Amino acid sequence: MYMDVSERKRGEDELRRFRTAMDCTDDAIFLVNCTSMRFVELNAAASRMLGYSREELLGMGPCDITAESTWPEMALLYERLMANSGSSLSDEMALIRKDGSQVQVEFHRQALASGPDWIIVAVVRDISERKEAALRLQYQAHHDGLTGLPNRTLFYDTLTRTLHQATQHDWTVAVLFLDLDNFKTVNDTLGHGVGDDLLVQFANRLLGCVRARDTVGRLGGDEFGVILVMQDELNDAAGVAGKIREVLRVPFVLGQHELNVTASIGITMHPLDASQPDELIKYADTAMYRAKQAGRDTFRFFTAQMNVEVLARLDLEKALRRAFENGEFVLHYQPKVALDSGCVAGLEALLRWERPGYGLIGPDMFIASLEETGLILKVGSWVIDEACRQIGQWLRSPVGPMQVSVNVAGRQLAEGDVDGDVIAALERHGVPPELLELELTESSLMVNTERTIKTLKDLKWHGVQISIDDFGTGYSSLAYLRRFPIDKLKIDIAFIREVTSNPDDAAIVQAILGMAHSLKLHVIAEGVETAAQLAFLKRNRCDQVQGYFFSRPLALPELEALLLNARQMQLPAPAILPYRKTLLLVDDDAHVLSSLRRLLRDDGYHILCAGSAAEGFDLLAQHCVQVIICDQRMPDMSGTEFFDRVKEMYQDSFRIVLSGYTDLDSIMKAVNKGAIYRFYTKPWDNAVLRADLREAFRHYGLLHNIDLGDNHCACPAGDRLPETAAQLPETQSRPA
Ligand SMILES: Nc1nc2c(ncn2[C@@H]2O[C@@H]3COP(=O)(O)O[C@H]4[C@@H](O)[C@H](n5cnc6c(=O)[nH]c(N)nc65)O[C@@H]4COP(=O)(O)O[C@H]3[C@H]2O)c(=O)[nH]1
Repeated sequence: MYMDVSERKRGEDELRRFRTAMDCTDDAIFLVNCTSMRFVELNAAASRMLGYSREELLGMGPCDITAESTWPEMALLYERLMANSGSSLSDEMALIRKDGSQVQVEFHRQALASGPDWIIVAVVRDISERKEAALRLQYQAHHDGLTGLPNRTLFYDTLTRTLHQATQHDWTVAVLFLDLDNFKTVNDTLGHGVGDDLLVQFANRLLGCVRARDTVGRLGGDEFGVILVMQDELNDAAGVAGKIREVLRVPFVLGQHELNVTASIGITMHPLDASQPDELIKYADTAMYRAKQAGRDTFRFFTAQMNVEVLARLDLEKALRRAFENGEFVLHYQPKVALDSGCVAGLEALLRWERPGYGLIGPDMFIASLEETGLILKVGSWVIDEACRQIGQWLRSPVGPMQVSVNVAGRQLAEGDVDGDVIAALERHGVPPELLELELTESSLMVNTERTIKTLKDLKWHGVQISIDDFGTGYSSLAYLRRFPIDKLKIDIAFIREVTSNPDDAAIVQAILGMAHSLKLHVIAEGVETAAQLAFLKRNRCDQVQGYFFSRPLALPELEALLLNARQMQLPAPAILPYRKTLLLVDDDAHVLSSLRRLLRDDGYHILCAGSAAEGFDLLAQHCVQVIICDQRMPDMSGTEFFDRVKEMYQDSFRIVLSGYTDLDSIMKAVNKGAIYRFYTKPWDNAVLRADLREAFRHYGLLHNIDLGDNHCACPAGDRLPETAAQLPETQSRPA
């Protein structure tokens, strides 16, 4: 088909007129071909708005100038427009300019049929200014014009949102209400300009006291609010209040004036004090008034109990600072005893505070405070120096060389100069390094590992001994601890307390001993109070023990008397020598014990009697017992419960229960679990009991391939205490 010349000319004229019309408007106009999704026409305003030339844009499509719609989304939108063959409602969107910047636009689209094709006409208007103005208005409605902080409305909204999140995540939120002390006087005497300047500077200092996630707002006049989202409740809120008071210590420079300004602070806690935002703000305001009444320049919690706790803590911190300056700290020393010889192998230096008016205070009352305040750095250095001074003094006295261990806190390792302190103290007091041992807790090795390894390697290189304190409580594996140059492990007191009666603790202690020895580490157990614990540890080849059984921590005069008189501690005599058939009777009824004793006295057994399960465990730890008879009904623990534990710890023992018929159920369960070898209901048949006992001892002897004669020593040569089940030959399976 051919178009005549005049027809073509008319078409070109129309197009020119159309373009000229398009170029006359300030709005950008784009024509998009729906099939190719490309721009087929656009006006000069479109080029101006996006910074592309007309030619560049004609090579592009609508998806190239926005990040908000993908091709399929845009195609779907156009299809809808074509189906309605109509126009879209106006919409807003951000377009991307050639230089990457964005322009906020409002646009209107219309679909037009053009022969077989469809064209979308998009009229686009730049609304950046309108948007900015709206944002400005929004900002002004929610922010304080002077300080730029959230105003009361936004503070309230933020608090509402924070409380909602806090409830979902179980967080604690604190609201601080601050009021500048004597602000009115500043305003009245120096004028409002200075007052405003002060508020701006104060707001900036406040912002410096909180984390990014916290909120600071101006609630009006000289009143400010802070929202804190917290982990360590009391301390966090009091800490921030303290920090605010601290930053206010620096005078404010206001023109030619220098002003000292303080603030009174009230604190409420969610969920403790209230759960609604208005209540929290109101209560914090009330608490702030209490702070004013208490003399200003202070803070108060809304809850009385919190005030008591926090103020007591602050008092303690103040007193500790003075204590250090006044030299109120002293060291006491607790002996460590070598289990092979009974000799005092060393001492642990333990900090004490001679607090005027309070007497001698133990470290549990103040070590945490020293750590929190950072005072531990100074006190810790002093402990190292004092211990070295003492070692040096003993070295040059009749006491002679004595190894002393000192505790080193995690914060000392992370922030202090432990190696510098130690090396200086050793030199200053002429102490050989091997006489000093450092005790570090497992948890302190978990932080700042690289620095800690370097410090410890340095100290180790000098010859200082390193020991891990409270071992077993920190969940670290020995493999992890091997990264550190360790000489010794100290088993935590928690595992020692019930080591003779709790099979789990016994197993843990045995495992630690086994593993440590295979890694050539020495092991010391702390908190040893009884002969039974001692016997257990000695039998399991623990190297040293420390605890009240031998000595409490002692002040210098008592300690020196002990060291000068005898360095040898009295180890308990081995329980039975020679080793023989040993029978343990456990019953809380003394008559039953004595009648059994009478019945069996001519049968050649070494008979031990326990009035309770606890006594039974103690005797088992100290003797090699082959057969145990236990009453089922005892006040502290039933016979079956007792035997459940005994089975775990002394698997090779023969266990017999005496019971009434009513207990049969639980006894049958115990028999089925293998905790009991035999049971007798009361009254038992004497002849049967005696025959069974003879059989039990004979069976035991056969199982272990030993002749249990009445006077025969069956212990391995050289071992004074009987062996544990763990050390007996593999053949000794449960006899039942
Ligand atoms: N129930 C019981 N307790 C026993 C027995 N034998 C010893 N103890 C106590 O157990 C604690 C052993 O010290 P620790 O585990 O290092 O635990 C120490 C240590 O972690 C810390 N500490 C003490 N002095 C210092 C120090 O100079 N610096 C640092 N950072 N911490 C220290 O304070 C903790 C407590 O020290 P103390 O109160 O002196 O308590 C000492 C000691 O008196 C016993 O048979 N039974």
